[in-house]
Amino acid sequence: MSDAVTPSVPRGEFDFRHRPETDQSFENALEKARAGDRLTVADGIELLTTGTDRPGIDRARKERVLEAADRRRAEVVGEEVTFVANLNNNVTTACNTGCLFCNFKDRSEQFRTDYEEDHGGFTKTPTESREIVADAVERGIYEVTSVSGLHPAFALDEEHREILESSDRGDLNYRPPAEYETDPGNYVDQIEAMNVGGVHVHSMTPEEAYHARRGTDWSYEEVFRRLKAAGLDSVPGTAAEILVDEVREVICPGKIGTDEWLEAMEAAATVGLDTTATIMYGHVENEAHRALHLDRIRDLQDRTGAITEFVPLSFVHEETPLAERGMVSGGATRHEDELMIAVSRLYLDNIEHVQSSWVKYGDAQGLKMLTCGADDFMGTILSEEITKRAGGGFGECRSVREYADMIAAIGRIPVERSTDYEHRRRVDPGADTLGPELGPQADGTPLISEK
Ligand SMILES: C[S@@+](CC[C@H](N)C(=O)[O-])C[C@H]1O[C@@H](n2cnc3c(N)ncnc32)[C@H](O)[C@@H]1O
Ligand SMILES: Nc1c(NC[C@H](O)[C@H](O)[C@H](O)CO)[nH]c(=O)[nH]c1=O
Ligand SMILES: N[C@@H](Cc1ccc(O)cc1)C(=O)O
Ligand code: SF4
Repeated sequence: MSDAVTPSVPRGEFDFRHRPETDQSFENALEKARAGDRLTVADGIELLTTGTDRPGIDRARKERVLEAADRRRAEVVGEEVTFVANLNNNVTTACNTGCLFCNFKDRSEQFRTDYEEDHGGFTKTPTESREIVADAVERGIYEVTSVSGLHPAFALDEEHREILESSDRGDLNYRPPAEYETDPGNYVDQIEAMNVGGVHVHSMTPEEAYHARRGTDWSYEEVFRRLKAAGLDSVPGTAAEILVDEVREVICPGKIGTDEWLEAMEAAATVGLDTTATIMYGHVENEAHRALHLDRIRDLQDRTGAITEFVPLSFVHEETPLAERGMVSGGATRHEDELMIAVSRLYLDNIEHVQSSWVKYGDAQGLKMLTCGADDFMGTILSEEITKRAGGGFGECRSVREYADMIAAIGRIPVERSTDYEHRRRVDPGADTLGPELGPQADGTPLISEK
């Protein structure tokens, strides 16, 4: 996170059709934002760039955008800052999709029984997943978030496995579990395994759902229906990256396209699952792409009403192929991060919560984001691999005590929430001991021992 006013992304080196150019003026766009009018893509671009009439970010203008967003946040959700007691349980790092921003993945050949060298990745069996989740539920978590690599041995369920086994198509990215040192089981097995002790299971991104129906004519609705029956409660809207295909072609050519991502999210909503939505920004894209992305998310929410929160994920560049290949020289600057949060709040007039991710911004900047339009401060997560493996250094866990102290320090009200924000509990920063209370087995005991 640099402090420069000029973005560190080598804008202009990519021959994109969408450019941050508009007929709108910054002042006009800001006026509309302040009045609560629905913004257009051109308005979004003006706000994200602090005006296309001048180069770089104008600090005074930026402050006015942040102020408008902070005011909107206060009107929509008030002074409470929420967080969830949750655990991240990533099942496997095996993935051959090859996204250029990702260093979480390990090539799946290395996981085969005949591979000798150590690869540093992991796969958990359903039994192992269950033990990890059960232990965290006992410690008081409300939710388990589980996102994983697209392991070739993964099938949705036994019926799907039979289809994959009997197919002679060579393009299905499938190999039988027997070829691997560790069998991750089926998606349904993993969800059933993690559905322990009444915990909320948040899993199966649109990209994972795509993998769970490869080689079949099943709809996304069918896939999510089966997963829901196995215990899935809500769907993470990651794999969104930038929902503009000319950007996806550069950073994740192996991933599903924008329309298919939207189709999967809509299907999850149709079968009654809540979702989140994300943007991963600060790599090769420009402000026009960011604004188009927000527009697509807002349309999706108009159709579904199922999105509980929007999460801007600032690209962590250090250890990624994009950086190694010299395609980017850094991530978003601090000013871009703040504007991304603020314009998300102003643009997404139909999504109540905007999350500040301490994994991406760290504590100090994460708190600052709570005055730029964000109102949710993520979760305890207890374990983190995706950002860490990309070179991020903000750690793996925050305790209820740390949350209470940090949120109180900026004069706001700490609130433990459920995944869907329906259950909420104000946390008293003055209490002697602080632990989660909303989880099915939570009794206020600290998640991690307090000094
Ligand atoms: C690692 S994937 C795991 C789930 C699944 N394989 C998928 O792609 O949906 C989850 C998300 O992590 C985010 N991510 C991965 N690498 C990142 C990085 N270097 N910086 C920021 N976010 C990253 C991306 O938004 C990605 O969609
Ligand atoms: N649960 C949330 C996370 N968890 C961390 C992620 O699994 C991941 O490591 C990374 O964020 C992927 O880019 N992160 C959030 O930002 N928000 C959450 O709610
Ligand atoms: N809670 C958000 C954020 C998140 C981001 C990245 C993840 O890998 C997981 C979760 C979601 O579920 O979408
Ligand atoms: S982002 Fe997901 S699909 Fe892409 S390489 Fe990483 S783990 Fe695989």
